[in-house]
Amino acid sequence: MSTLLAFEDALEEIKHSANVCVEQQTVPLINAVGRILAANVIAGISVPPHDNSAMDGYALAFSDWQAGKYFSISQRIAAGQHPEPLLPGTCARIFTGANIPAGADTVIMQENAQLAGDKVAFNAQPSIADNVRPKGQDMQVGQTVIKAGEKITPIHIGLLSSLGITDVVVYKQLNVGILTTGDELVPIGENLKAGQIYNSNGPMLSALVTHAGHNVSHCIHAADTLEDTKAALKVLMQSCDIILSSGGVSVGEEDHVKGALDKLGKVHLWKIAIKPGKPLVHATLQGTPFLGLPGNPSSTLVTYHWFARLLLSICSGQITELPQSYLVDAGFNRNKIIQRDEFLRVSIGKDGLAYAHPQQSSGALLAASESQGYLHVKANTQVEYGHSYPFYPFSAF
Ligand SMILES: Nc1nc2c(c(=O)[nH]1)N[C@H]1C(S)=C(S)[C@@H](COP(=O)(O)OP(=O)(O)OC[C@H]3O[C@@H](n4cnc5c(N)ncnc54)[C@H](O)[C@@H]3O)O[C@H]1N2
Ligand code: MOO
Repeated sequence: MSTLLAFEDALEEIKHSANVCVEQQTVPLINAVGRILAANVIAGISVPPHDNSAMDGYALAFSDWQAGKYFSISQRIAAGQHPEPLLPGTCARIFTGANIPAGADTVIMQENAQLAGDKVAFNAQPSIADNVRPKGQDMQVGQTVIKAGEKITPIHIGLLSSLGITDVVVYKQLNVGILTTGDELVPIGENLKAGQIYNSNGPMLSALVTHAGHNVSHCIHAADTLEDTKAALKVLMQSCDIILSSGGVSVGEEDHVKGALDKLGKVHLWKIAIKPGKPLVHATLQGTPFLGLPGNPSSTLVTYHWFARLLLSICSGQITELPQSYLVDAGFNRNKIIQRDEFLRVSIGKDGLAYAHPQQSSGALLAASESQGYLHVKANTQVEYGHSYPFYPFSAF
């Protein structure tokens, strides 16, 4: 057990070894959602570009206001029009979004106006600058509005559109190669024979990678031989930015991924003190980053969430934070102690307590699908009812 690397040390190792491994490209803004920004965006204009009215009402100079005074309405300003300077001592009829005329500094909403013929009075005292949205209230010219490394969201698309930006510089999508291993595996769509199971990790990894915004460029399945595993890795290392594999990383003589890596590249890390997911392997194949995830489906899921997500994210140019946890009290006791950090699949009850799914086998995936996240139980620790532990909702990954 002493040869296993601690969970936090493994995260640090992977984080520090990873670099951006994709080039930059310019794409139309409208196609940019989900892409990683490669350069800071600086506002080229102020938003709004002019002081404008937040209400339908009347614009006037605050210093002209007096209770009971009737103002002439000297102009009418709709949104999109360029107003004339306000005639001294008058007010302007104004609408939401219209520019404030020079000489006015305050807008009184029409509900607080008393119209009499072609004049208007304002009996309630306004405050200066009431209902005026000043130039640059949202964004100032020269301001950095989105930083390089941020993933472009629909909100960013709105923000950049309000700056008039048509194209953005982003990182090219990461081309991810996925390798599955195991002679017992059959692709979905075929009939199972005795001893066979369906290849579920291939489609799951593909979906996880795509969902994270990367491109799955190759999916290869290798037979349980060193030759086949090496041949598959050679194809992937020549054609992909990064490689993920599932299975074949443990110690049996049917496990060939680790052996192939020793022959073709450099192994940085093998075996971590976590459950599920112990035999994770991290390597570089002539410059191509490689992460070998254990084959048990929940081990694949946990190691993808913690390690592959991090590696893919850094390699794709994204500013990468570790997932956010929340302290949650356990609603159960567990006396079992193991020398690995455990990621129990749990749900949060209506009482706010975390409840472990009864099935915690690393071979079982339904438990994860029926759970809401992971409860992180540190190595050599019991779970005690009412004690708090970090909870990571699946949505944090
Ligand atoms: N003697 C030891 N045996 C094992 C150890 C150990 O330390 N000593 N570690 C165990 C642990 S922990 C894990 S985790 C597994 C990981 O093994 P591998 O990564 O080598 O995975 P495989 O042996 O290839 O497969 C494990 C399991 O998962 C199923 N599998 C594999 N790929 C897929 C797939 N694409 N879709 C669905 N299911 C898959 C496979 O059929 C096996 O049942 O090793 C333990 N053994
Ligand atoms: O570390 Mo393994 O994933 O428990 O079966």
